[in-house]
Amino acid sequence: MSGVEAAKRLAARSAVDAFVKNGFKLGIGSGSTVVYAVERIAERARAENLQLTCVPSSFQARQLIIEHGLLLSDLERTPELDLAIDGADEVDDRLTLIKGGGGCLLQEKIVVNAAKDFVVVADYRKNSAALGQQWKKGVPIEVLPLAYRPVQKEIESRFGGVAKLRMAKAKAGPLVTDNGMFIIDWEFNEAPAEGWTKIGMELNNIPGVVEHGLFIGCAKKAYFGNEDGTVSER
Ligand SMILES: O=C[C@H](O)[C@H](O)[C@H](O)COP(=O)(O)O
Repeated sequence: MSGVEAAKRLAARSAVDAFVKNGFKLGIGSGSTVVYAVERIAERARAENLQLTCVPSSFQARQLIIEHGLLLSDLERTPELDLAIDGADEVDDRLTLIKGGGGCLLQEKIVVNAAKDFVVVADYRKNSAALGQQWKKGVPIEVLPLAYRPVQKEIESRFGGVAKLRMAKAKAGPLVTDNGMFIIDWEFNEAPAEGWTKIGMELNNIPGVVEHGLFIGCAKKAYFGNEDGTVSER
């Protein structure tokens, strides 16, 4: 296992061991780090006979829950969650996150909002003082396909930087999210000195924007796996 993978695994296992309790209703995030969290949740559920209910925040999360034999639910049957566990592309010193690098952010934000607590699991590359220092691919913004061009133009003229339509990797044309939307990656010039709240609200107010990948004021704690085998907590 590479250093980065070992770091992801370490962070995920530490968070699950610290936060997951019997009877919990869990929100399951997306990405490569969450894979290790679900692995550990399933391990503990078997070993400790934990009764857990899991609500996915993406197609991938749903598959992970099923593959690991965990009890699958949804927000209709389980609208209130005890804990959400998810990865991040970058975490700043105020626990503001960029998410959506893997194309998942809308359902993740809904699931996080339904949870009493939200814990982030990540490797050392995501640990940052200010957004943009480590993650160079911008803020992912999920948009209604017909609106992508005016949204791109409005973001660039109001906030500066470059707003790029994310293209699919093994298909001609744009990436399509689990929700049938496009993603615009907004490569901003610099992190706003006053924080991200205002920009987050303004992005949400642009017609055609479904949701953005700035997660502000919702994470309770972040676990970062380090290269030397230790875990940093924020
Ligand atoms: O779109 C994907 C999600 O927001 C992920 O949680 C985020 O990209 C982090 O993923 P990973 O754990 O693979 O770095």
